[in-house]
This record gives sequence, structure tokens and C-alpha cells, in this order.
Amino acid sequence: MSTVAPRFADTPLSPLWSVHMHLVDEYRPGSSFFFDTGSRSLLTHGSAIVLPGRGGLAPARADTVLRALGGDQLLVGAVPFSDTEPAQLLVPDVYRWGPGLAGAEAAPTHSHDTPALCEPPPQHYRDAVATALADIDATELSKVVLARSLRIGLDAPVDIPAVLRQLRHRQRRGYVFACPLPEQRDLVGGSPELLVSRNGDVVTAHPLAGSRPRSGDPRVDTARGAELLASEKDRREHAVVVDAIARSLDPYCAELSAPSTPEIVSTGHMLHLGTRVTGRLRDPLPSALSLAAALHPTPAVCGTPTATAREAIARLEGFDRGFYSGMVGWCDSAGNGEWAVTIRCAEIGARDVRLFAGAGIVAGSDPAAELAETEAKLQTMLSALGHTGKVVDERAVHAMA
Ligand SMILES: C=C(O[C@H]1C=CC=C(C(=O)O)[C@@H]1O)C(=O)O
Repeated sequence: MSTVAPRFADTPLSPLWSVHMHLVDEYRPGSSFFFDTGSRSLLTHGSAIVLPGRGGLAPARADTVLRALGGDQLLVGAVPFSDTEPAQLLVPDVYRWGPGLAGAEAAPTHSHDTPALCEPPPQHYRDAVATALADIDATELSKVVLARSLRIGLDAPVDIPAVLRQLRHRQRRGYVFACPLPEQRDLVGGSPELLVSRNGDVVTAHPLAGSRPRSGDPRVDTARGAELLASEKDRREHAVVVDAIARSLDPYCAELSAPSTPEIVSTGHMLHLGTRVTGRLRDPLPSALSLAAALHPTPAVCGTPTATAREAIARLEGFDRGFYSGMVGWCDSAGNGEWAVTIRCAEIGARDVRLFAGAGIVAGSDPAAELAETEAKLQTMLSALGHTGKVVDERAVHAMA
């Protein structure tokens, strides 16, 4: 751990680069990390140091190592939803910053026409939402985010740079990322949600909660946005997240503020309620990674109270979330960094892709509407992957076999 390869930052691009080339095209599955904000992107290769530790402890350990290394070191990676599963955090061999993907052309993706299997089936999800509503009625649980998973068997490998370009092509805002995972898989996604960023003593979080699918017609979307802003149920679902974030950041801040009314944040497929929370940190400045660890998991992906919601998720969802609903990002040795909430994402392997999406359940939620919301959220990755196959109930496939 004492020797670290030299790294380079802001290296000028080779003159051989065509105007259409981008850092994203140098992404190598299994060994690179890519993170794009639209205005700049980060690409890393290799892993000089792989930081050990399970979700709950890994960020604190990684922070200590990063500070000890000093200089212009960078730490990148992903932390899973579970606080007992291993995190994937590393100090790369080399890294490079470049322009954002926003202006880059979207290369056509190979289309994948194999079916996407619902694992578990949609009825399982509706039943889980109904049970969660009964729990909310009868216990201290006030919100829980329940998720679903799809699996697509692959007939050809996924071209990850092409998928990343498609994600950015469909949404100008938010974070487009790819991160190597164990067992030769890559975590790929386009998250609209900033968990936290730190730049000097300025801290920012941009929680999202409360959603409607987009329609494709701007007039209909304007009406849906107005209806979402006026929805008492969605405003309640949203306020729980903003309150939790403000409470978690408050001990670190000299100043902290958030507008009292959320705004509409639109992605390629969804409309969300969003609130930008900003603050000025007090000394000693915590790193972006330790702030992210203090916030994770917010009620945008877990619920309130956190421990009760975690227990409900483990009991009701019926699958392992893996890195979905964790956090993904970077932190430098000065403590600056950006961490996105790992949503609108997939774990991509050589033979299959697993996709994930969830929805916040509060009193007043409707199981069929929440299922439809997860279907709309899944479109972010299905369309970026070029998936043209059917989405089918797992039980239907087993019945045919
Ligand atoms: C948990 C997800 O979205 C979160 C972020 C925005 C809106 C959400 C909602 O309205 O439920 C979720 O809290 C997901 O996309 O899987």
C-alpha cells in the first residue's frame, strides 16, 4: 500500500482525437471508472489501491487512507445499499478530467431483443406495496422505498461507452457513470439525483422524491408537473427526504438552507419533485465521502425511520439490491468530491444485465400506480441499452418451460 503509481490530471487530449471522440470511448469494462456531470467528465484506469471494507465502514476507512496519501490522489467507486456488503472503492493508477458528455454524439447501440424477466414478478411488487401500506398504518414506519428488478439474458456483449452516450443523449442533467464491480460486472447508469457534493466549504445535496412518468407531449408534461407539485401525498413523500438530509448535514454546517417549495426536475422519462439543499461547512471540513456516508441511505431510497424501513425492504422486496440505491462518485485528497445516488442503473455482465427501479411508498400510495412508476423509471436503462424485447412475468416463462 506504500507505493502508488504516478497519476495525471487535466492532460491535454492527443491531437489525433477527432472532435467526436470523448473520454467515454476509453472506458474499459472491469478496469475503468467513468463519471460525467454533463459539464465535465472523469475517467480512471486501474487500481493502485483497492480499499477494503463493507458498506457501513468502508467510507470512513477510505477517507483515512486518502488523507494519508495526500497530494493529488483521487478515490473513486461505489458503495452498495447494504451496510454489510463489501464496497467497491479504489485509488486508480491514473485519472483524467475532460469535457462533459453533453455535447458528444450518441453512437447507435446494438439492439437487444431477448425478453426482460421481472424477478420477482409484478404481482409480488403490488403485494409488497399493499403490505407496506398496512405496516405504515399500524407501525412507526412512515415511508419505505420498494424496488423491483429485471434480468435480460444477452445475445451479444453490451457496448458500455455507447450506453453511456445514450444515457447522456436522453438527459442533459444528472450523472452518467460506469464502475467496475466484482465478478466481471460493471455498474452503469444515469442518475438524476445528487447525494452530496463538496467544493471547498460549500456543500450541496439535491434530493428527489415524488414522481410522474413523462408522456412525450410537452403540454401533457406541463400539466403533470403542475399536478405533481399540487399533490399532497407527493409533497409529503418529498418533505421526508429533505428533512432527513437537512438533519444529517446540520451538525457539519455553519449555514444551511433549502427553499420551502420543491421544483420540477425532468429527466428523459420522468418528472420529479426536487429541492436543492446548500450549506457552508464548519471546520474541520468533512470530506465529500464522509458526508455521503453520513447521508446514506436517505429516505429517497430507503425510508423513515431508516432501520424500520431497511427491515421492511429486506422482508418485502424478495431480491438483493446489490449496488442499486447505494452511492457512486469520487473524492480527492483535499476532501472535495461528488456522490450520486445509484438509481436508474444496471449491473452489466457478459451474459446478462440486471436493472433496478423503486418507488417511495407513503400513506395514500396505490400499488398499481407505484408499479407503473417503476416501469417508467426502468425505461431510462431499457432505452439506453437499446432493449427491444418484451418485459415478461417470470412466472409466465416458467409456465412455458
Ligand atoms: C428509488 C428511485 O427513485 C427515487 C428518486 C426519485 C424519485 C423517487 C420516487 O418518487 O419514489 C425515488 O425516491 C429509483 O429510481 O429507483
